Amino acid sequence: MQAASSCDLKFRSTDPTTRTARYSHAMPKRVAVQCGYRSESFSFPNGVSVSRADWQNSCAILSSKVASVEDHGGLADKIAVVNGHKNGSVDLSLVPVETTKGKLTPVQPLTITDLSPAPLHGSSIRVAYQGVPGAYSEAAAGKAYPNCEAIPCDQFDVAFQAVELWIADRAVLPVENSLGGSIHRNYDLLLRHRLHIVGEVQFPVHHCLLALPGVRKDCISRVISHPQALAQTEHSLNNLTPHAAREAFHDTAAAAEYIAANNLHDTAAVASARAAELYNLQILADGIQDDAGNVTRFLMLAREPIIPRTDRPFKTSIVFAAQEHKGTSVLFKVLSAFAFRNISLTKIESRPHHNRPLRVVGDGSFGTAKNFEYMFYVDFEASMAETRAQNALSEVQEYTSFLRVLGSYPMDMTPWTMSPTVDA
Ligand SMILES: O=C(O)C(=O)C[C@]1(C(=O)O)C=C[C@@H](O)C=C1
Repeated sequence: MQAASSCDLKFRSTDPTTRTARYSHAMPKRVAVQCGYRSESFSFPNGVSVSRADWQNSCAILSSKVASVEDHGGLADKIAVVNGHKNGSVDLSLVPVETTKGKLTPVQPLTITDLSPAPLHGSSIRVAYQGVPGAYSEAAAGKAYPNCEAIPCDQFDVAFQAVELWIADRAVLPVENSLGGSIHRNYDLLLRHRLHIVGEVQFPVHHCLLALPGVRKDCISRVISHPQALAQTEHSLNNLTPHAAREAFHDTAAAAEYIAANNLHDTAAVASARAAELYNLQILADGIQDDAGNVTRFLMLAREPIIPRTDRPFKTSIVFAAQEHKGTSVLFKVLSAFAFRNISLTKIESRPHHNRPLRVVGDGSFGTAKNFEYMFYVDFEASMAETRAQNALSEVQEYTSFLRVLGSYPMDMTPWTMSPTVDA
């Protein structure tokens, strides 16, 4: 694995006034303490079932390694070790541990709670997000992991790498918005990287139009923001600033920060009320999202999967490519594998198959037709701990040349809240 010092990640400070590489932590030396519980051993063998034996075995190894932690620091340290931090008081090589009185320390196996993506009260989990402070992604990270240390990253890819390189423990990244649709880049990155989906967060997005103090709406000739935010406020902007040009920016809060940093009197940003506060801008209009139910769905990503359960509603996300010679009905067959088992699909997305973008068809008598090849991403409402989900995936495997379970995770069941709009 690459050391953090040799990578060219660009992290941003949470303090907007000091944009230094505050998050260039040295890579913990003993990444291998991950305990043999490697994602490969826990991913669903032949794509369908969880190897419980492997899991228990791994826990036993890990628990013997963390036994020493119990002596010194308790749960926070234990979790730090699980997360790969080299804690001053912890010597991870002691297996098993002998105390000064010559007695062996009893082994404390990890519990599900220790490994759950839910934050432990008072612990500060490091969560990578794309954007700068004041971005909706930062707020979503806070909703997913209250009290977390949010780590701003300048690109989605950097957030993935931050977790892979142990600079962050989790990443929280947007995948779709109720108005703007899918954030395709993150679908592609899910496939390129090996992180696991361990949860989802649905975040109501409430947009404001921000400008420097004293600037009037009729002075605005340009509105800048994240393309998704511009798409989510299209109609409101037509009314509020009909003649202003719209320009895409990395993220909503960066747009607000840019206006403040450059003292731009002719430019407004679509961003959050928190961004207005952080960058000393005034709110020209509040609640300018075109729909009161404007919600962005974020995925919580981790280096290791969680154990799927059946005691609460779970969702599972998979990605697959159809087998080349299985004919045109593959997608139908795959979808019926779920339908016959009464498993509801919540999302289907297709992306170009980067290794095999085109399939040439026909016998040449009328020329050659070129069909596009796709990777299909499907979310379904079932846990991989359920037999019906395992059977459905066994069947799906028959029609696919590639199948990967991206994660089986608890559904976000928080009560629905509407964001009041300008017209409301
Ligand atoms: O720009 C931000 O504030 C973000 O967090 C990004 C993002 C996105 O990528 O969709 C997140 C939520 C909103 O839908 C608008 C923008």
